[in-house]
Amino acid sequence: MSLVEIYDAYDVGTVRALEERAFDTVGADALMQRAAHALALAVAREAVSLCGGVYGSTIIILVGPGNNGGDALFAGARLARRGARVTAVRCLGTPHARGLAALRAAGGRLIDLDDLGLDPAARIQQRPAADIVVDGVLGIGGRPGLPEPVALLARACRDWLVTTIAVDLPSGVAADTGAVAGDAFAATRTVTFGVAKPCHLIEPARGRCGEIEVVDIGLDPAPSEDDRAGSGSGRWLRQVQTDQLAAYLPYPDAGSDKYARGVVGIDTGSDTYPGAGVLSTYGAVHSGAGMVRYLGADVPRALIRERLPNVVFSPGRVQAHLVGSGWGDRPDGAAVLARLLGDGLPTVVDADGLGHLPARVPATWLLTPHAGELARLLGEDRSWVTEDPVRAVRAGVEKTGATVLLKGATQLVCTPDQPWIDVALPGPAWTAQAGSGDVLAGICATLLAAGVRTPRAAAAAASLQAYAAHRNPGPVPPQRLAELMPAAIARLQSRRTRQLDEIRRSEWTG
Ligand SMILES: NC(=O)C1=CN([C@@H]2O[C@H](COP(=O)(O)OP(=O)(O)OC[C@H]3O[C@@H](n4cnc5c(N)ncnc54)[C@H](OP(=O)(O)O)[C@@H]3O)[C@@H](O)[C@H]2O)[C@@H](O)CC1
Ligand SMILES: Nc1ncnc2c1ncn2[C@@H]1O[C@H](COP(=O)(O)OP(=O)(O)O)[C@@H](O)[C@H]1O
Ligand SMILES: [K+]
Repeated sequence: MSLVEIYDAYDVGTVRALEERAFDTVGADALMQRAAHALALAVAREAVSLCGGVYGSTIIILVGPGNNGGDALFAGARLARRGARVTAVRCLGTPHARGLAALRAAGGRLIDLDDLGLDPAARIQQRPAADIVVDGVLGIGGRPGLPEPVALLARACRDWLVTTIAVDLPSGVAADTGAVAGDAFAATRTVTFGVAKPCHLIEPARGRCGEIEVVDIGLDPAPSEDDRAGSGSGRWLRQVQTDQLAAYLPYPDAGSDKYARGVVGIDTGSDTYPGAGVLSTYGAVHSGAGMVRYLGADVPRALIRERLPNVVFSPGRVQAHLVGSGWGDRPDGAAVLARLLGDGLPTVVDADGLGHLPARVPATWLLTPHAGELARLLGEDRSWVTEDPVRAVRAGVEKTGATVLLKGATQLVCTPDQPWIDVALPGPAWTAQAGSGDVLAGICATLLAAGVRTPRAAAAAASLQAYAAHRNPGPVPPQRLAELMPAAIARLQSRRTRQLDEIRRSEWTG
């Protein structure tokens, strides 16, 4: 059994299709035993680090009515055989019969949730008396939200920072959307089986998963088109990895000049909101544009002239446009966008520009809304976007024809005719500040001007900003973070050089 790097995630329907195929070849029991084995190993590792060993450790197994509880009970049996004191707690419905029999045969016992003595009226609950809690209440068959008093127990574990290992996913989160309605468990570690699910990549559920381990239990890790189609929603998410980011960025070579590296034309900011013009230009300049032409309003123009002497202010040829950030209420917005449409160049439309879009635009155009802006574009409430961001970003693409980068804690890139959705590297929450989006729009435009394909440019730009922010933690203002981008790019370039050296070496050695 090997660990696989978290990379692709599929919806529950697709996972069920994979499961069916594996049942036919390996059998349902074998799958559950493999899951239980991997889970027991993860709990044992935690017991070794917390208690010095499995023997004598106190483990509570929370069980619901389904196979998620079955996995947890069989894992509990394995741990009990190694000398752990294992108590299963019946949280919902009737526990998996064979799992419970195995646990009892190994010396474990079952109690009811009521026996834990949680008091709904108490402001502070007692600490659940365990070194480790295993959350096997609900898995991929779970509906989001937890009934009380399971929710009370989830809060108690969270408040007391009890080491919690989630089986497949933290109970209470929505597997397919990443939404967390009401209470959910907050795991220290999540052990998931075969492939990751959307909740492992999308906030706020992602933040409830802790460290994520995807263990190979014999499911096909690459679902076919039929597997995906059968699920109805066919969600396929691909998490950008740092190595990919390093490979996606454009690096100049000896043959490069400023034009070959790409000229960005920027019309952002306004006399009312000049900062957006300055920040998007900072983003473009510091992510490696060959040249930046700023073509926006007078006040931002004067500020940029003072701060960035390398920016030019005359119209001329460009390889990509950036418009919209900080426009405010711009009367000629629609005319500007209509003119750019005629140019046929890749174009980033951010913020206020999104209110002036032509009915259809090409997929080389990149829209960069946050949740509120996407909601407005779609005529929906903001909550419609946040409760299912994958559905929303797809709707944005369908409505406009463009590539859409939905910004926020999880940044999703969706483009027409590509079955998966890219998930950018996640950034630290410090990046959630006014101006981050402006800088990001500038980075997107630079990558487009360098000739990077639109969806890849969007995923790389968002990932690059997150990567730079991780390397410079704390409340770094967006303009300063832009200035730290060159060092981040240099690190990624070294990483890319090492990757290429390794590829060459492995080709050389056969
Ligand atoms: N995929 C694989 O290959 C493998 C999967 N495996 C494991 O199986 C797990 C999936 O098992 P599962 O299908 O039995 O579903 P699971 O989540 O345990 O429980 C569903 C039950 O809970 C109930 N219920 C739901 N929501 C509720 C709520 N909010 N409040 C109250 N009740 C609620 C629901 O009731 P119903 O919807 O029927 O009313 C139903 O009775 C998976 O996560 C993994 O751990 C492994 O063994 C190895 C191979
Ligand atoms: N929870 C979060 N964690 C990390 N980064 C975030 C989070 N929320 C927002 N961001 C960052 O903020 C950006 C969104 O900025 P946006 O709201 O468009 O700002 P502005 O329009 O003021 O520039 C995202 O692209 C992302 O970089
Ligand atoms: K669970």
